[in-house]
Amino acid sequence: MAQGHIIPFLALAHHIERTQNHSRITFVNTKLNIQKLRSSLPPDSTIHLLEIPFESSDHGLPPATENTDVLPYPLIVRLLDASTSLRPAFKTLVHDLIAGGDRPLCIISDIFFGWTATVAKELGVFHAVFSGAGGYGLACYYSIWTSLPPRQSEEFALEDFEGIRIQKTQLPLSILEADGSDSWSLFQNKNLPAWVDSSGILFNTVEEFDWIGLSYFKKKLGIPAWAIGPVLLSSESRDRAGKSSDCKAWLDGKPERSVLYVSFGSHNTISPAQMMELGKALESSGRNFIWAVRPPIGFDINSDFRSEEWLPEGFEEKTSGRGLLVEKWAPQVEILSHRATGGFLTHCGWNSVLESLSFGVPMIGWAMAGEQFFNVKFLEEELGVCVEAARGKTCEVSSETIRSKIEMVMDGEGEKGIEIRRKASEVKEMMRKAMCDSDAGGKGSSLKSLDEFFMAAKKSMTATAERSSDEPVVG
Ligand SMILES: O=c1ccn([C@@H]2O[C@H](COP(=O)(O)OP(=O)(O)O[C@H]3O[C@H](CO)[C@@H](O)[C@H](O)[C@H]3O)[C@@H](O)[C@H]2O)c(=O)[nH]1
Repeated sequence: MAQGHIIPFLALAHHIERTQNHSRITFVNTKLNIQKLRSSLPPDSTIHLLEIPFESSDHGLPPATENTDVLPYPLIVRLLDASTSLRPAFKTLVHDLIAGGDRPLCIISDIFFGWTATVAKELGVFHAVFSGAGGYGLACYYSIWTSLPPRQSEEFALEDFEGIRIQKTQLPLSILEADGSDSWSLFQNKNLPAWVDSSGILFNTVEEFDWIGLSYFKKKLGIPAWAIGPVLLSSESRDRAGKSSDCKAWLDGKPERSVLYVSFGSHNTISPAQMMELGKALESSGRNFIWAVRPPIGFDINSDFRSEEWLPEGFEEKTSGRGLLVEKWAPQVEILSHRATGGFLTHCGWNSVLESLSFGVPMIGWAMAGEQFFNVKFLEEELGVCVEAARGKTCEVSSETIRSKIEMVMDGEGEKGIEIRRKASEVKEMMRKAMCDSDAGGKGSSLKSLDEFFMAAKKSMTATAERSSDEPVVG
Protein backbone atom coordinates (compact mmCIF):
# COMPACT_ATOMS: atom_id res chain seq x y z
CA MET A 1 0.00 0.00 0.00
CA ALA A 2 2.73 2.41 -1.07
CA GLN A 3 3.81 3.65 -4.50
CA GLY A 4 7.43 2.66 -3.80
CA HIS A 5 6.21 -0.93 -3.29
CA ILE A 6 3.45 -1.11 -5.91
CA ILE A 7 5.80 0.08 -8.67
CA PRO A 8 8.29 -2.84 -8.30
CA PHE A 9 5.37 -5.30 -7.93
CA LEU A 10 3.89 -4.06 -11.18
CA ALA A 11 7.32 -4.27 -12.80
CA LEU A 12 7.63 -7.85 -11.50
CA ALA A 13 4.18 -8.75 -12.82
CA HIS A 14 5.10 -7.44 -16.30
CA HIS A 15 8.41 -9.30 -16.14
CA ILE A 16 6.73 -12.60 -15.24
CA GLU A 17 4.10 -12.05 -17.91
CA ARG A 18 6.89 -11.60 -20.49
CA THR A 19 9.30 -14.31 -19.40
CA GLN A 20 7.30 -17.17 -17.89
CA ASN A 21 5.07 -18.76 -20.49
CA HIS A 22 1.45 -19.43 -19.63
CA SER A 23 1.54 -17.88 -16.19
CA ARG A 24 -1.62 -16.18 -15.06
CA ILE A 25 -1.05 -13.30 -12.70
CA THR A 26 -3.57 -11.88 -10.28
CA PHE A 27 -2.66 -8.62 -8.61
CA VAL A 28 -4.46 -8.18 -5.26
CA ASN A 29 -4.81 -4.84 -3.49
CA THR A 30 -7.44 -2.50 -2.07
CA LYS A 31 -9.95 -0.59 -4.19
CA LEU A 32 -8.19 2.74 -4.75
CA ASN A 33 -4.81 1.15 -5.42
CA ILE A 34 -6.42 -1.22 -7.92
CA GLN A 35 -8.10 1.74 -9.64
CA LYS A 36 -4.70 3.42 -10.08
CA LEU A 37 -3.17 0.18 -11.30
CA ARG A 38 -5.92 -0.39 -13.84
CA SER A 39 -5.07 2.86 -15.57
CA SER A 40 -1.44 1.84 -15.92
CA LEU A 41 -1.95 -1.57 -17.52
CA PRO A 42 -1.79 -1.78 -21.32
CA PRO A 43 -5.09 -2.89 -22.90
CA ASP A 44 -3.62 -6.26 -23.98
CA SER A 45 -2.26 -7.10 -20.52
CA THR A 46 -3.20 -10.53 -19.16
CA ILE A 47 -2.76 -9.38 -15.56
CA HIS A 48 -5.96 -9.74 -13.51
CA LEU A 49 -6.80 -7.23 -10.82
CA LEU A 50 -8.66 -8.19 -7.64
CA GLU A 51 -9.87 -5.91 -4.86
CA ILE A 52 -10.15 -6.77 -1.22
CA PRO A 53 -12.29 -4.56 1.02
CA PHE A 54 -10.63 -1.97 3.26
CA GLU A 55 -12.20 0.97 5.10
CA SER A 56 -9.45 3.33 6.28
CA SER A 57 -11.76 5.29 8.61
CA ASP A 58 -12.35 2.08 10.62
CA HIS A 59 -8.70 2.30 11.64
CA GLY A 60 -8.43 5.94 12.71
CA LEU A 61 -7.16 7.01 9.28
CA PRO A 62 -8.62 9.74 7.08
CA PRO A 63 -11.33 8.40 4.71
CA ALA A 64 -10.15 6.94 1.39
CA THR A 65 -6.57 6.47 2.58
CA GLU A 66 -5.05 3.37 1.08
CA ASN A 67 -1.54 4.49 0.16
CA THR A 68 1.35 5.99 2.12
CA ASP A 69 1.79 8.71 -0.50
CA VAL A 70 -1.16 10.67 0.91
CA LEU A 71 -0.13 10.30 4.55
CA PRO A 72 2.17 12.27 6.86
CA TYR A 73 4.91 10.17 8.48
CA PRO A 74 3.23 9.59 11.90
CA LEU A 75 0.22 7.94 10.24
CA ILE A 76 2.20 5.52 8.07
CA VAL A 77 2.59 2.92 10.80
CA ARG A 78 -1.17 3.13 11.43
CA LEU A 79 -1.80 2.21 7.79
CA LEU A 80 0.67 -0.69 8.06
CA ASP A 81 -1.02 -1.93 11.18
CA ALA A 82 -4.46 -1.51 9.61
CA SER A 83 -3.30 -3.59 6.63
CA THR A 84 -3.17 -6.69 8.86
CA SER A 85 -6.99 -6.50 8.92
CA LEU A 86 -6.91 -7.69 5.28
CA ARG A 87 -5.96 -11.18 6.46
CA PRO A 88 -9.42 -12.82 6.67
CA ALA A 89 -10.52 -11.46 3.28
CA PHE A 90 -7.25 -12.57 1.72
CA LYS A 91 -7.53 -16.03 3.23
CA THR A 92 -11.09 -16.39 1.92
CA LEU A 93 -9.96 -15.27 -1.52
CA VAL A 94 -7.20 -17.91 -1.74
CA HIS A 95 -9.41 -20.56 -0.14
CA ASP A 96 -12.14 -19.91 -2.72
CA LEU A 97 -9.65 -20.19 -5.58
CA ILE A 98 -8.52 -23.56 -4.27
CA ALA A 99 -12.09 -24.75 -3.70
CA GLY A 100 -12.94 -23.73 -7.27
CA GLY A 101 -10.12 -25.96 -8.58
CA ASP A 102 -7.82 -23.01 -9.28
CA ARG A 103 -5.05 -23.54 -6.72
CA PRO A 104 -2.43 -20.78 -7.08
CA LEU A 105 1.06 -21.91 -8.04
CA CYS A 106 2.49 -19.34 -5.67
CA ILE A 107 1.72 -16.23 -3.68
CA ILE A 108 4.23 -13.38 -3.86
CA SER A 109 3.77 -10.74 -1.18
CA ASP A 110 5.25 -7.51 0.06
CA ILE A 111 7.73 -7.31 2.96
CA PHE A 112 5.07 -5.61 5.11
CA PHE A 113 2.60 -8.48 4.63
CA GLY A 114 4.41 -11.16 6.65
CA TRP A 115 1.03 -12.63 7.62
CA THR A 116 0.40 -13.74 4.02
CA ALA A 117 3.20 -16.30 4.49
CA THR A 118 1.30 -17.78 7.41
CA VAL A 119 -1.97 -17.84 5.41
CA ALA A 120 -0.17 -19.55 2.50
CA LYS A 121 1.33 -22.13 4.84
CA GLU A 122 -2.10 -22.83 6.37
CA LEU A 123 -3.53 -23.38 2.88
CA GLY A 124 -0.53 -25.30 1.54
CA VAL A 125 0.40 -22.75 -1.14
CA PHE A 126 4.02 -21.93 -2.07
CA HIS A 127 4.90 -18.42 -0.88
CA ALA A 128 7.66 -15.90 -1.42
CA VAL A 129 8.26 -12.45 0.00
CA PHE A 130 9.20 -9.99 -2.75
CA SER A 131 11.49 -7.26 -1.52
CA GLY A 132 11.58 -4.06 -3.52
CA ALA A 133 14.46 -3.17 -1.21
CA GLY A 134 18.01 -4.41 -1.84
CA GLY A 135 19.71 -7.27 0.01
CA TYR A 136 22.30 -5.31 1.99
CA GLY A 137 19.95 -2.54 3.12
CA LEU A 138 17.16 -4.91 4.08
CA ALA A 139 19.59 -7.21 5.91
CA CYS A 140 20.75 -4.30 8.14
CA TYR A 141 17.12 -3.28 8.67
CA TYR A 142 16.01 -6.81 9.54
CA SER A 143 18.99 -7.38 11.83
CA ILE A 144 18.42 -4.15 13.78
CA TRP A 145 14.65 -4.63 14.13
CA THR A 146 15.02 -8.18 15.39
CA SER A 147 17.69 -7.15 17.91
CA LEU A 148 17.33 -3.49 18.86
CA PRO A 149 20.68 -1.83 19.72
CA PRO A 150 21.28 -0.24 23.13
CA ARG A 151 19.83 3.27 22.98
CA GLN A 152 22.91 5.01 24.35
CA SER A 153 25.47 3.67 21.84
CA GLU A 154 26.69 6.11 19.25
CA GLU A 155 28.00 3.23 17.13
CA PHE A 156 27.43 -0.50 17.34
CA ALA A 157 28.12 -3.79 15.56
CA LEU A 158 25.17 -5.78 14.20
CA GLU A 159 24.73 -8.94 16.24
CA ASP A 160 24.07 -11.37 13.42
CA PHE A 161 25.43 -9.51 10.38
CA GLU A 162 29.14 -9.97 10.57
CA GLY A 163 31.50 -7.05 10.02
CA ILE A 164 28.77 -4.39 9.80
CA ARG A 165 28.91 -1.38 12.11
CA ILE A 166 26.15 1.21 12.23
CA GLN A 167 26.14 4.72 13.67
CA LYS A 168 23.21 6.02 15.65
CA THR A 169 22.79 8.82 13.10
CA GLN A 170 22.11 6.11 10.49
CA LEU A 171 19.01 4.88 12.27
CA PRO A 172 15.57 5.83 10.98
CA LEU A 173 13.27 7.61 13.40
CA SER A 174 11.08 4.51 13.78
CA ILE A 175 14.06 2.53 15.16
CA LEU A 176 15.49 5.43 17.19
CA GLU A 177 12.21 5.74 19.03
CA ALA A 178 11.56 2.00 19.32
CA ASP A 179 11.39 0.56 22.82
CA GLY A 180 9.57 -2.68 22.11
CA SER A 181 6.14 -1.31 23.02
CA ASP A 182 5.68 1.49 20.46
CA SER A 183 3.55 1.06 17.31
CA TRP A 184 6.47 0.31 14.97
CA SER A 185 7.93 -2.32 17.33
CA LEU A 186 4.54 -3.96 17.80
CA PHE A 187 4.02 -4.09 14.05
CA GLN A 188 7.51 -5.37 13.18
CA ASN A 189 7.46 -7.94 15.99
CA LYS A 190 4.49 -9.54 14.24
CA ASN A 191 5.60 -8.90 10.67
CA LEU A 192 9.26 -9.90 10.45
CA PRO A 193 9.18 -13.26 12.30
CA ALA A 194 6.34 -14.41 10.00
CA TRP A 195 8.81 -14.45 7.07
CA VAL A 196 10.07 -17.85 8.24
CA ASP A 197 6.71 -19.28 7.11
CA SER A 198 7.69 -18.29 3.59
CA SER A 199 9.50 -20.57 1.12
CA GLY A 200 11.98 -17.89 0.09
CA ILE A 201 12.62 -14.22 -0.66
CA LEU A 202 12.76 -12.65 -4.09
CA PHE A 203 14.94 -9.54 -4.25
CA ASN A 204 14.82 -6.80 -6.80
CA THR A 205 18.58 -6.80 -7.01
CA VAL A 206 21.58 -8.43 -8.66
CA GLU A 207 23.54 -11.29 -7.09
CA GLU A 208 26.88 -10.10 -8.50
CA PHE A 209 26.93 -6.91 -6.46
CA ASP A 210 24.46 -7.56 -3.62
CA TRP A 211 25.55 -11.03 -2.46
CA ILE A 212 26.49 -9.92 1.10
CA GLY A 213 22.89 -9.10 2.00
CA LEU A 214 21.49 -12.13 0.18
CA SER A 215 23.85 -14.42 2.15
CA TYR A 216 22.61 -12.86 5.37
CA PHE A 217 19.02 -13.93 4.67
CA LYS A 218 19.93 -17.41 3.45
CA LYS A 219 21.80 -18.00 6.70
CA LYS A 220 19.42 -16.18 9.04
CA LEU A 221 16.12 -17.61 7.77
CA GLY A 222 17.38 -20.83 6.20
CA ILE A 223 15.37 -20.18 3.02
CA PRO A 224 16.48 -19.27 -0.51
CA ALA A 225 17.09 -15.64 -1.46
CA TRP A 226 16.67 -15.20 -5.22
CA ALA A 227 18.10 -12.06 -6.85
CA ILE A 228 15.85 -11.46 -9.85
CA GLY A 229 16.41 -7.79 -10.64
CA PRO A 230 16.49 -5.20 -11.74
CA VAL A 231 12.81 -5.33 -12.63
CA LEU A 232 11.93 -1.77 -13.58
CA LEU A 233 8.81 -0.06 -14.75
CA SER A 234 9.40 1.81 -18.00
CA SER A 235 8.25 5.42 -18.23
CA GLU A 236 5.43 4.31 -20.57
CA SER A 237 4.03 1.91 -17.93
CA ARG A 238 3.67 4.58 -15.25
CA ASP A 239 0.23 5.92 -14.49
CA ARG A 240 1.14 9.37 -13.28
CA ALA A 241 3.39 10.65 -15.98
CA GLY A 242 3.82 14.05 -14.29
CA LYS A 243 4.95 16.93 -16.48
CA SER A 244 6.52 14.51 -18.88
CA SER A 245 6.78 16.56 -22.02
CA ASP A 246 7.85 19.72 -20.12
CA CYS A 247 10.79 17.89 -18.55
CA LYS A 248 11.87 16.20 -21.74
CA ALA A 249 11.75 19.38 -23.78
CA TRP A 250 13.65 21.21 -21.04
CA LEU A 251 16.32 18.49 -20.82
CA ASP A 252 16.68 18.38 -24.61
CA GLY A 253 18.10 21.89 -24.47
CA LYS A 254 20.81 21.06 -21.91
CA PRO A 255 24.35 19.73 -22.46
CA GLU A 256 25.20 16.11 -21.75
CA ARG A 257 25.41 15.13 -18.05
CA SER A 258 24.96 18.72 -16.94
CA VAL A 259 21.70 18.35 -14.97
CA LEU A 260 21.31 17.27 -11.36
CA TYR A 261 17.98 15.59 -10.58
CA VAL A 262 16.70 16.00 -6.99
CA SER A 263 13.92 13.85 -5.54
CA PHE A 264 13.16 12.10 -2.27
CA GLY A 265 10.90 9.36 -3.58
CA SER A 266 7.18 8.84 -3.49
CA HIS A 267 6.27 10.22 -0.06
CA ASN A 268 9.22 11.67 1.88
CA THR A 269 9.91 15.31 2.46
CA ILE A 270 12.42 17.39 4.45
CA SER A 271 12.15 20.06 7.15
CA PRO A 272 11.61 23.73 6.21
CA ALA A 273 15.17 24.59 7.37
CA GLN A 274 16.68 21.80 5.29
CA MET A 275 14.64 22.85 2.28
CA MET A 276 15.99 26.37 2.58
CA GLU A 277 19.61 25.09 2.72
CA LEU A 278 19.08 22.77 -0.23
CA GLY A 279 17.61 25.72 -2.16
CA LYS A 280 20.68 27.84 -1.33
CA ALA A 281 23.00 25.01 -2.37
CA LEU A 282 21.29 24.60 -5.75
CA GLU A 283 21.31 28.35 -6.27
CA SER A 284 25.00 28.82 -5.42
CA SER A 285 26.17 25.68 -7.28
CA GLY A 286 25.37 27.33 -10.59
CA ARG A 287 24.41 23.89 -11.98
CA ASN A 288 21.38 22.89 -13.99
CA PHE A 289 18.80 21.00 -11.94
CA ILE A 290 15.32 19.46 -11.88
CA TRP A 291 13.86 19.34 -8.37
CA ALA A 292 10.73 17.26 -7.62
CA VAL A 293 9.33 19.43 -4.83
CA ARG A 294 6.78 18.63 -2.13
CA PRO A 295 5.70 20.79 0.86
CA PRO A 296 8.13 20.50 3.81
CA ILE A 297 7.41 18.66 7.08
CA GLY A 298 4.70 20.39 9.11
CA PHE A 299 2.62 21.37 6.06
CA ASP A 300 -0.12 19.46 4.26
CA ILE A 301 1.76 17.09 1.96
CA ASN A 302 -1.09 17.28 -0.55
CA SER A 303 -1.15 21.10 -0.73
CA ASP A 304 0.39 23.27 -3.46
CA PHE A 305 4.09 24.08 -3.25
CA ARG A 306 4.77 27.66 -2.08
CA SER A 307 8.25 28.43 -3.41
CA GLU A 308 8.17 32.07 -2.28
CA GLU A 309 7.67 30.88 1.33
CA TRP A 310 9.77 27.69 1.46
CA LEU A 311 12.72 28.54 -0.81
CA PRO A 312 15.33 31.34 -0.60
CA GLU A 313 14.09 34.77 -1.70
CA GLY A 314 13.88 35.14 -5.45
CA PHE A 315 14.92 31.48 -5.97
CA GLU A 316 12.89 30.89 -9.11
CA GLU A 317 14.04 34.10 -10.83
CA LYS A 318 17.67 33.58 -9.85
CA THR A 319 17.75 30.02 -11.18
CA SER A 320 15.51 30.70 -14.15
CA GLY A 321 16.67 28.85 -17.27
CA ARG A 322 18.85 26.42 -15.36
CA GLY A 323 16.45 25.15 -12.72
CA LEU A 324 13.07 23.42 -13.07
CA LEU A 325 10.73 22.75 -10.16
CA VAL A 326 8.29 19.88 -10.67
CA GLU A 327 5.46 19.70 -8.17
CA LYS A 328 4.64 16.45 -6.37
CA TRP A 329 5.37 13.87 -9.07
CA ALA A 330 8.10 13.96 -11.69
CA PRO A 331 8.61 11.60 -14.67
CA GLN A 332 11.61 10.10 -12.91
CA VAL A 333 12.62 7.38 -15.35
CA GLU A 334 12.34 9.76 -18.26
CA ILE A 335 14.61 12.23 -16.45
CA LEU A 336 17.19 9.66 -15.35
CA SER A 337 17.35 8.10 -18.81
CA HIS A 338 18.00 11.45 -20.51
CA ARG A 339 21.55 12.08 -21.71
CA ALA A 340 21.51 15.52 -20.03
CA THR A 341 21.18 14.03 -16.53
CA GLY A 342 24.53 13.64 -14.80
CA GLY A 343 23.71 13.10 -11.12
CA PHE A 344 20.85 12.29 -8.75
CA LEU A 345 20.41 13.75 -5.26
CA THR A 346 18.22 11.03 -3.77
CA HIS A 347 16.95 9.55 -0.51
CA CYS A 348 18.21 6.21 -1.90
CA GLY A 349 14.90 4.36 -1.89
CA TRP A 350 15.84 1.16 -3.71
CA ASN A 351 13.71 1.81 -6.81
CA SER A 352 15.41 5.15 -7.28
CA VAL A 353 18.80 3.50 -6.80
CA LEU A 354 18.09 0.83 -9.43
CA GLU A 355 16.59 3.33 -11.84
CA SER A 356 19.61 5.62 -11.47
CA LEU A 357 22.21 2.87 -11.84
CA SER A 358 20.46 1.28 -14.79
CA PHE A 359 21.34 4.49 -16.66
CA GLY A 360 24.79 4.76 -15.04
CA VAL A 361 23.85 7.91 -13.11
CA PRO A 362 25.90 8.39 -9.87
CA MET A 363 24.15 9.51 -6.71
CA ILE A 364 24.34 11.95 -3.81
CA GLY A 365 22.69 10.23 -0.86
CA TRP A 366 20.37 11.80 1.69
CA ALA A 367 18.46 9.02 3.44
CA MET A 368 15.13 9.79 5.09
CA ALA A 369 13.66 6.59 6.53
CA GLY A 370 13.51 2.80 6.50
CA GLU A 371 16.53 0.97 5.09
CA GLN A 372 17.64 3.98 3.03
CA PHE A 373 20.50 4.85 5.43
CA PHE A 374 21.97 1.37 4.90
CA ASN A 375 21.51 1.68 1.15
CA VAL A 376 23.62 4.85 1.23
CA LYS A 377 26.29 3.06 3.29
CA PHE A 378 26.31 0.18 0.79
CA LEU A 379 26.39 2.41 -2.28
CA GLU A 380 29.17 4.59 -0.90
CA GLU A 381 31.37 2.04 0.89
CA GLU A 382 30.86 -1.13 -1.13
CA LEU A 383 29.95 0.02 -4.64
CA GLY A 384 31.51 3.49 -4.76
CA VAL A 385 28.62 4.97 -6.78
CA CYS A 386 27.37 7.51 -4.23
CA VAL A 387 28.55 10.22 -1.82
CA GLU A 388 26.54 10.98 1.29
CA ALA A 389 25.35 14.56 1.80
CA ALA A 390 23.10 14.38 4.89
CA ARG A 391 21.22 12.00 7.18
CA GLY A 392 17.56 12.20 8.03
CA LYS A 393 14.65 14.60 7.94
CA THR A 394 15.66 16.69 10.91
CA CYS A 395 19.49 16.79 10.92
CA GLU A 396 21.25 20.10 10.51
CA VAL A 397 22.66 20.54 7.04
CA SER A 398 24.49 23.49 5.58
CA SER A 399 24.17 24.67 2.01
CA GLU A 400 27.99 24.59 1.74
CA THR A 401 28.12 20.86 2.53
CA ILE A 402 25.42 20.02 0.02
CA ARG A 403 27.02 22.25 -2.60
CA SER A 404 30.42 20.59 -2.16
CA LYS A 405 28.86 17.14 -2.73
CA ILE A 406 27.01 18.40 -5.79
CA GLU A 407 30.27 19.74 -7.20
CA MET A 408 32.13 16.52 -6.41
CA VAL A 409 29.64 14.33 -8.29
CA MET A 410 28.78 16.68 -11.12
CA ASP A 411 32.38 17.62 -11.87
CA GLY A 412 33.15 15.24 -14.72
CA GLU A 413 36.81 16.28 -14.76
CA GLY A 414 37.64 15.98 -11.04
CA GLU A 415 39.11 12.73 -9.70
CA LYS A 416 36.01 11.83 -7.66
CA GLY A 417 33.63 12.76 -10.47
CA ILE A 418 35.47 10.54 -12.94
CA GLU A 419 35.76 7.61 -10.51
CA ILE A 420 32.14 7.65 -9.38
CA ARG A 421 30.92 7.72 -13.00
CA ARG A 422 33.21 4.84 -13.89
CA LYS A 423 31.85 2.75 -11.01
CA ALA A 424 28.25 3.65 -11.89
CA SER A 425 28.90 2.48 -15.47
CA GLU A 426 30.35 -0.79 -14.17
CA VAL A 427 27.26 -1.47 -12.08
CA LYS A 428 25.03 -0.55 -15.02
CA GLU A 429 26.80 -3.24 -17.05
CA MET A 430 26.36 -5.82 -14.25
CA MET A 431 22.65 -5.04 -14.20
CA ARG A 432 22.38 -5.41 -17.96
CA LYS A 433 24.15 -8.75 -17.92
CA ALA A 434 22.02 -10.11 -15.07
CA MET A 435 18.89 -9.58 -17.16
CA CYS A 436 20.43 -10.55 -20.46
CA ASP A 437 18.92 -13.37 -22.47
CA SER A 438 21.08 -13.24 -25.56
CA ASP A 439 24.79 -13.10 -24.64
CA ALA A 440 26.82 -16.08 -25.82
CA GLY A 441 27.25 -17.07 -22.15
CA GLY A 442 23.53 -17.85 -21.83
CA LYS A 443 20.94 -16.40 -19.49
CA GLY A 444 21.89 -13.72 -16.98
CA SER A 445 21.93 -14.60 -13.27
CA SER A 446 18.65 -12.82 -12.47
CA LEU A 447 16.74 -14.59 -15.25
CA LYS A 448 18.14 -17.91 -14.06
CA SER A 449 17.09 -17.17 -10.49
CA LEU A 450 13.53 -16.45 -11.57
CA ASP A 451 13.45 -19.78 -13.44
CA GLU A 452 14.74 -21.52 -10.29
CA PHE A 453 12.04 -19.85 -8.24
CA PHE A 454 9.30 -21.08 -10.59
CA MET A 455 10.79 -24.56 -10.65
CA ALA A 456 10.69 -24.66 -6.83
CA ALA A 457 7.05 -23.46 -6.88
CA LYS A 458 6.06 -26.12 -9.45
CA LYS A 459 7.83 -28.85 -7.49
CA SER A 460 5.97 -27.82 -4.38
CA MET A 461 2.64 -27.83 -6.25
CA THR A 462 3.27 -31.31 -7.62
CA ALA A 463 4.12 -32.56 -4.13
CA THR A 464 0.90 -31.02 -2.75
CA ALA A 465 -1.16 -32.64 -5.51
CA GLU A 466 0.45 -36.03 -4.84
CA ARG A 467 -0.18 -35.70 -1.12
CA SER A 468 -3.85 -34.88 -1.63
CA SER A 469 -4.36 -37.78 -4.07
CA ASP A 470 -2.87 -40.12 -1.42
CA GLU A 471 -5.29 -38.93 1.22
CA PRO A 472 -8.05 -41.45 1.95
CA VAL A 473 -11.49 -40.36 0.82
CA VAL A 474 -13.63 -39.90 3.89
CA GLY A 475 -17.36 -40.26 3.35
O1 LIG B 1 8.23 12.33 -8.39
C1 LIG B 1 8.37 11.10 -8.40
C2 LIG B 1 8.70 10.38 -7.22
C3 LIG B 1 8.86 9.03 -7.32
N1 LIG B 1 8.68 8.38 -8.50
C4 LIG B 1 8.85 6.92 -8.58
O2 LIG B 1 8.43 6.34 -7.35
C5 LIG B 1 9.30 5.30 -6.97
C6 LIG B 1 9.87 5.65 -5.61
O3 LIG B 1 10.49 4.52 -5.08
P1 LIG B 1 11.77 4.63 -4.12
O4 LIG B 1 12.80 5.43 -4.74
O5 LIG B 1 12.16 3.24 -3.76
O6 LIG B 1 11.28 5.46 -2.90
P2 LIG B 1 10.09 5.24 -1.83
O7 LIG B 1 8.81 5.51 -2.44
O8 LIG B 1 10.44 6.02 -0.65
O9 LIG B 1 10.24 3.66 -1.53
C7 LIG B 1 9.85 2.82 -0.48
O10 LIG B 1 10.09 1.50 -1.02
C8 LIG B 1 11.44 1.21 -1.37
C9 LIG B 1 11.46 -0.19 -1.97
O11 LIG B 1 11.01 -1.13 -1.06
C10 LIG B 1 12.35 1.33 -0.16
O12 LIG B 1 13.70 1.16 -0.57
C11 LIG B 1 12.19 2.72 0.48
O13 LIG B 1 12.96 2.81 1.67
C12 LIG B 1 10.71 2.97 0.79
O14 LIG B 1 10.53 4.28 1.33
C13 LIG B 1 10.37 5.19 -8.04
O15 LIG B 1 10.03 4.16 -8.93
C14 LIG B 1 10.29 6.53 -8.74
O16 LIG B 1 10.66 6.47 -10.10
C15 LIG B 1 8.37 9.06 -9.64
O17 LIG B 1 8.23 8.48 -10.73
N2 LIG B 1 8.22 10.41 -9.55
